[in-house]
Amino acid sequence: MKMLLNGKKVGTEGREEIIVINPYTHEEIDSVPCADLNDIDTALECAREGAEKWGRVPVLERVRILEKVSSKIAEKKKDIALLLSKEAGKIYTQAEEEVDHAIGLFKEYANRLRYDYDSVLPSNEDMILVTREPLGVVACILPFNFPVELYAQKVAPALAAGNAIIIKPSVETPLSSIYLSELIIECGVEPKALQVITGHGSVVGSALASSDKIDAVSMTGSTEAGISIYVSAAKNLSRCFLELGGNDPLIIFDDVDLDTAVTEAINGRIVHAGQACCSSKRFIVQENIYDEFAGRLAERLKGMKIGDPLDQGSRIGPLIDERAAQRVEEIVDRTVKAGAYCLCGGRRFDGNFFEPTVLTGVTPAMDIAQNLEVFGPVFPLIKFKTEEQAVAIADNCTYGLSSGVISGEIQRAIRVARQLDAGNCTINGTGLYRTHDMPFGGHRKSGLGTEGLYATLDEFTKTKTYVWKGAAIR
Ligand SMILES: NC(=O)c1ccc[n+]([C@@H]2O[C@H](COP(=O)([O-])OP(=O)(O)OC[C@H]3O[C@@H](n4cnc5c(N)ncnc54)[C@H](O)[C@@H]3O)[C@@H](O)[C@H]2O)c1
Ligand SMILES: O=C[C@H](O)CS(=O)(=O)O
Repeated sequence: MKMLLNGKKVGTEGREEIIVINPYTHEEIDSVPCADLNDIDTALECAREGAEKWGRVPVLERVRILEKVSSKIAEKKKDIALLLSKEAGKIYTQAEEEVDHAIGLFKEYANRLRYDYDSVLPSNEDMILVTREPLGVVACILPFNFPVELYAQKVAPALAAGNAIIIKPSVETPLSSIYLSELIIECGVEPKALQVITGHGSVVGSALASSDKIDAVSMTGSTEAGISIYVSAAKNLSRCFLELGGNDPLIIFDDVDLDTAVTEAINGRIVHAGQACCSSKRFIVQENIYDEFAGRLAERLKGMKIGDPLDQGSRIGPLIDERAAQRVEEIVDRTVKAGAYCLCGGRRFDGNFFEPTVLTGVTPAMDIAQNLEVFGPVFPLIKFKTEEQAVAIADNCTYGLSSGVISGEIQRAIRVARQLDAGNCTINGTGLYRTHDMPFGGHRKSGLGTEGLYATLDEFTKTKTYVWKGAAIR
């Protein structure tokens, strides 16, 4: 596919080519060009023009176009889900759910915009009117794992707010971003206000983040890349919204229904083969049920079908590439060498598949129990005795994305939830829980700012206050 630059489709023509591989079949499905610095300059120049044009489109016309986008995505749902499943190796039903999020988000931001009123402040003499204006140009930098939903989480509010956007998808999953952007332009968005620039983060992402022609960067990805972006953006005081990594705890007390707890743990961990930001990644289990919980969890995981993402029976697909699976393998091996026991799984196969793995005997001192995010279907089980210990283990982490507490005693669950330093806490369930309107965003090194209907439209606009002297309506 070609990138979308300056209202045109631009192919490789002399540029380096990035091959997009289907993680399941290992076949080449397409390629995209690797943008060079001239391309980035062009994109930035015409984004300013795009911002002028799109920012002047009346609000109700933007609402109409966003509604049309939602319907168009719904019409193409199966095509988008198939493309996503192929480029990300994502289980097809999960890919469809992701497209549903995009359909919902465009519609809901259209609605939100329609009813997002300016305000008049109380004054005895004057009229003081507070309005919201677009920021200008927003760079949206996307990760590989949820490229459709996270595209919509950024692009829908950025367009609703009247901004021009430059999208930088990940090198692994750029196709769905291009496909969606073509659809959106067909629906009437000014082409210079919606460009997709493909290429590596270290070149394209970093050039966008450090440009003084950008007004804001909204990035989802690893904490390491997020910090680098934040440093670059700070030089121009560009706004920065960062949705970053996590090592989310799920605390399970001994007074729970074990089967329910096992189901929550599985559902919270294996989505997209364990490659979800807010999936539970540390399972902190009370000592009385520890062995029984581990045994039942391992039994359930052993029966799970791993394989073709397009096969209806598959629950777990491949990891994004071999390097990602090797990294999971190295971490599991290292944790076992450090004293943990591999109760099930532990094996990489066919290059980039990894078996669902339960590690028992994981101690709070191990890096997997603290700041090491594992992006794969791995369940490290850490034992605790008292409520205080559980909280201390959970909070001994530099991340703070999401969290979960499962307990039969609701007051205890609430008490624990209040102490966990994380952007979200699910009581009686896994932290992998996100609705469109809840503010989603991490504490500490898991990010800056919050995403969702509740917050993003405000984040992607700036206030302007008009004072009309002597015009108070009495
Ligand atoms: N908090 C959230 O909502 C959320 C959601 C999804 C993924 N994530 C996190 O993302 C990570 C996995 O995704 P990934 O491997 O694609 O992340 P990544 O950080 O490698 O890449 C994310 C994006 O940033 C770009 N990038 C990388 N280095 C950059 C730099 N120096 N300057 C500018 N851009 C740069 C990449 O090209 C890519 O487009 C995990 O840590 C996961 O937890 C967080
Ligand atoms: O990867 C992180 C998130 O779990 C994906 S999403 O924000 O829920 O789509």
